[in-house]
Amino acid sequence: MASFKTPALKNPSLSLSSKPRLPSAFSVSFRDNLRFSRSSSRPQRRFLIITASAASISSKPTVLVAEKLGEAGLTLLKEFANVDCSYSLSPEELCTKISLCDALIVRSGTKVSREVFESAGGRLKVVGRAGVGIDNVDLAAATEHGCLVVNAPTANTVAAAEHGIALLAAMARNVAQADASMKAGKWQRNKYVGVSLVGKTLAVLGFGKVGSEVARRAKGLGMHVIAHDPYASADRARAIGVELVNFEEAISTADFISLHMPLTAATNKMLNDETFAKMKKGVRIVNVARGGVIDEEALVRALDAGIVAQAALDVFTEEPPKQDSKLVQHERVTVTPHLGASTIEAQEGVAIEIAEAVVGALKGELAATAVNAPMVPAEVLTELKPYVELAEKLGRLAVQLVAGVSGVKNVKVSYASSRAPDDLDTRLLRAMITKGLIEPISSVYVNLVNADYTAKQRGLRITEERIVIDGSSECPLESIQVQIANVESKFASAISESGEIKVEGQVKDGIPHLTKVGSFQVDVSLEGSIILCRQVDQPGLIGKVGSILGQENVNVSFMSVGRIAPRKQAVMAIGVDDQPSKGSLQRIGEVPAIEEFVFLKL
Ligand SMILES: NC(=O)c1ccc[n+]([C@@H]2O[C@H](COP(=O)([O-])OP(=O)(O)OC[C@H]3O[C@@H](n4cnc5c(N)ncnc54)[C@H](O)[C@@H]3O)[C@@H](O)[C@H]2O)c1
Ligand SMILES: O=C(O)[C@H](O)COP(=O)(O)O
Repeated sequence: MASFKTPALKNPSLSLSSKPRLPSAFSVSFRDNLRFSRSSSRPQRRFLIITASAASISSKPTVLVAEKLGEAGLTLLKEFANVDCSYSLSPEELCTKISLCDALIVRSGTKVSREVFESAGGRLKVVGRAGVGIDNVDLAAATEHGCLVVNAPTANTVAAAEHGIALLAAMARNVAQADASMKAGKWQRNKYVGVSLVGKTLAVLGFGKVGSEVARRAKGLGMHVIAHDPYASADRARAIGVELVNFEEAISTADFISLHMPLTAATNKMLNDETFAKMKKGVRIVNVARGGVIDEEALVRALDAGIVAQAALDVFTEEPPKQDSKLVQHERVTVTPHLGASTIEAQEGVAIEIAEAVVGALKGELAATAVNAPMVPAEVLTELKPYVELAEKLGRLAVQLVAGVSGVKNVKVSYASSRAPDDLDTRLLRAMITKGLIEPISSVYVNLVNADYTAKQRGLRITEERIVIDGSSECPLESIQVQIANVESKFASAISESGEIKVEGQVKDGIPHLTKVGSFQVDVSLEGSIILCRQVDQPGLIGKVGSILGQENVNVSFMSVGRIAPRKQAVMAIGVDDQPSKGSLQRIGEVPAIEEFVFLKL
């Protein structure tokens, strides 16, 4: 294989979600000058031109901040985007505004419903939840619309835990009730005798970030702490002196129960008539998680029946709850208006955390706090970055080689790596191959978020194979190969011996390279665009093609020839920085030794 390289090119930046959604990102036109038949021994000439439509990219994205956000976060956002702070929008007003926004930031008070995504007309790229709970965002609708949802999972943990402890102590000592009584002019020392915390059993349900911080603090108050969490590690619990128990044991032995799980279909109304009946008589309940995890009517019944002695609630099924809510008005219930995350420190932290995540996502960076896209640790992301780019470009190339692209149904991806099969997370790579495969042939905007969903919708089946090779496991991958089965090709030489379109690539010095087309080895960096020619290997051909491109001032970045044997069939891969005119491509096609060629836009 002969190859030579022209001066260095810049490495195109990784862009997963920053590409503005255009009505049609690519217009694809196929031009045949002669028909190609796979059964014929000598493929006839044919070429393909793919042109990019002009992208109207507005200079600054618009971020709609729909609920109060800390100043530090707003400052960060304003450095990058036009920021529209419109609080207390009605659902209709939100739907009207959203089509003008690239990002939306909310707290728990805004429902980001399916209608919001549908009203966005494809412009909304990211929803930032300035906090933890994402139960107010329709994640399925976000995913279907290719909209990334990010949250701020860590900055309010301590605030929520402190509020949980504040409610626990206030409830046990009737602080709120006694305060109200004094303000009403009374002095009722006997009425407000409380209970002690020390030595009592606290069951923490949901031993995640907030739950474990509550547990740690409760231990400091001298409580015996048990926890139930089907997904928590016993070692982590043991490290802070907490015993993990099953749900039944937790609720039946606790003097106090503190709730810290997310609201999901499985946790909805987890505390109900049946579970209250299993609790110790006189149990006290704290909820700073989500109102929906308690059946509120059942709680009123349990309070009235004396099963639950007291409750302290920061969150409610409906927020704000109705003014005449029996629960809120109950004498033995202490309430706060969803204040768990509301400290000055937490709100500044959350604002910064979410602003950074939203700006990063708008720039097309991979989001570490994405909740509807593959979560890949930051160090893995850094390592995979050039392979992510390679994956997308191989997908893009492979699909452009297909004749009659609607027939693409079965794609096989092979990853050759010296690492153990479970030591390589390929979800990100698969998503990017899907993006590469789908975007050039449809108006659908594909990103990491909706790649799997979109592939499924289109009936595209992507199977993955790991090939373990010998060698150093320092680099995660040796090569990626994309094969499309049961299709014909615009470029016959791209069909492998086994009958699939096959392209293979590697990362060299951090830059993705195309290294194989069909059965031919090539070596061309995947930058700019590529012309693939099949010819009979002979002297002077490179010069002829180079001079046609040169006459039009098209810069050749890379050229390589892979051949079966000297002066036999060869495939020449030419990397070009600029798009040659149709006339130049036609002249290349007319060079007598060239049997077929294709122009591929990356
Ligand atoms: N009141 C507030 O202002 C406030 C502030 C922060 C967080 N929150 C809420 O607190 C909750 C916890 O937040 P976090 O940051 O600790 O989240 P987290 O994801 O770190 O922890 C949640 C834990 O719940 C566990 N869990 C899931 N299903 C469970 C089940 N059926 N039974 C028991 N445990 C289960 C998970 O395994 C996880 O460990 C969330 O609902 C969040 O929205 C409220
Ligand atoms: O899930 C959360 O982060 C808390 O419930 C805080 O919600 P908020 O941002 O509406 O205060």
